[in-house]
Amino acid sequence: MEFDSKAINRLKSLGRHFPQVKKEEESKPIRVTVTGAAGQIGWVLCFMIAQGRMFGPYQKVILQLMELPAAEQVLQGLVMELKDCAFPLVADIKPTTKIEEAFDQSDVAILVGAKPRGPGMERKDLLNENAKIFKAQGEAIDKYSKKTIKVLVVGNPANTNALIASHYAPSVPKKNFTALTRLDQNRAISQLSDKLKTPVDDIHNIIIWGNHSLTQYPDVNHGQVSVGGKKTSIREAVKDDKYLNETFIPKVAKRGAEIISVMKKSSAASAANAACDHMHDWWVGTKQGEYASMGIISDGNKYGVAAGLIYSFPCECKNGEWKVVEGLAVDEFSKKKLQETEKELLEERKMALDI
Ligand SMILES: NC(=O)c1ccc[n+]([C@@H]2O[C@H](COP(=O)([O-])OP(=O)(O)OC[C@H]3O[C@@H](n4cnc5c(N)ncnc54)[C@H](O)[C@@H]3O)[C@@H](O)[C@H]2O)c1
Ligand SMILES: O=C(O)C[C@H](O)C(=O)O
Repeated sequence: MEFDSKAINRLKSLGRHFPQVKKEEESKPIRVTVTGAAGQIGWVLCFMIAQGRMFGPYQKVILQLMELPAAEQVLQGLVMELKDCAFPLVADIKPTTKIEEAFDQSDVAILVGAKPRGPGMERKDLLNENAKIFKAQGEAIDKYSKKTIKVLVVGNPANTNALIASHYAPSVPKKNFTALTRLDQNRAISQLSDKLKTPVDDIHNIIIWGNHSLTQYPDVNHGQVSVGGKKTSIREAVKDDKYLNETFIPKVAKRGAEIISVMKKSSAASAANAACDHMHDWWVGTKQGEYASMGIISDGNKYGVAAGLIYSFPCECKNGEWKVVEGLAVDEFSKKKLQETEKELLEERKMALDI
């Protein structure tokens, strides 16, 4: 068995874990679709994938990059730049404006292409315009992609768009459709790291429940911080419940809007980074004992959440499959929060059905 420890160490130094894998096992390229590739998130994301940030240091990729005809020239420029990087992991690049080519035999699809919100909007205000994109892409996945495809929806409102795509791809298991809430988890960790003056990788198991929206619930009750090799609960370490309940939660939930008000456009690099984290953990596996927040299909048997919603739960991943972490205690405050975000997702589902 041959390992390339240099490649693994390089990626480990970026704070990611990559189990040692046999080189030959990962030598066959996988087909990765990125929609909206020439947009602000898509652009950054393509370089991250090409560098191995999503699938690890050996996994070769065929990038199937989709754009609207209006962005075809920018897409052409993106391909030129990707080529000029001479990335060893990129086996081929297929730019296209045709949906059947974009989703042809895809192993993975990152659905970014959608309209972003502007100042003063909520993400669900985008449903009217974006729902049709995810209907068409769900149908294309059903028709052209592998049945084992792993789908990550980034375009907002991400949870409900994932539900729409899945609905229109009945031949693909519902567990294969997920939505991005990892950006919220990363934001939460970063806030706590600032508060505790602790490195981010000393903070563990912060959970995002529910919708990628204002009603999301960033939950610290199962989180810990490692200090000198000893794990302490976040509440004990912060010693300020008022801050945790009244400042931290809205700070995380409103971070997207805060970025928009400062930059006049929505987050891009941090969203691409979170998409890599999400798919990386799903593909490679979560670290032992670490939770990853993922918007996944609710089966109606976990934490009282209605069946059939794409709801963010704490997950552990192994062998390419996610599993909801079960048995976590939910106090009255948390229960209310879980229900509030569930209610919004039920409303969004109704809006989507009406559309
Ligand atoms: N879930 C999250 O955490 C998260 C974070 C940030 C942004 N977002 C969302 O991601 C989406 C993209 O954001 P952005 O900043 O990259 O926007 P952007 O406008 O910069 O890029 C979107 C790109 O998608 C393309 N596009 C639109 N419809 C398409 C279609 N049907 N097929 C293929 N391409 C299509 C556009 O031509 C454009 O290039 C938005 O909906 C935004 O709200 C989600
Ligand atoms: O806030 C937005 O509209 C973009 C994205 O969902 C974010 O959280 O940054």
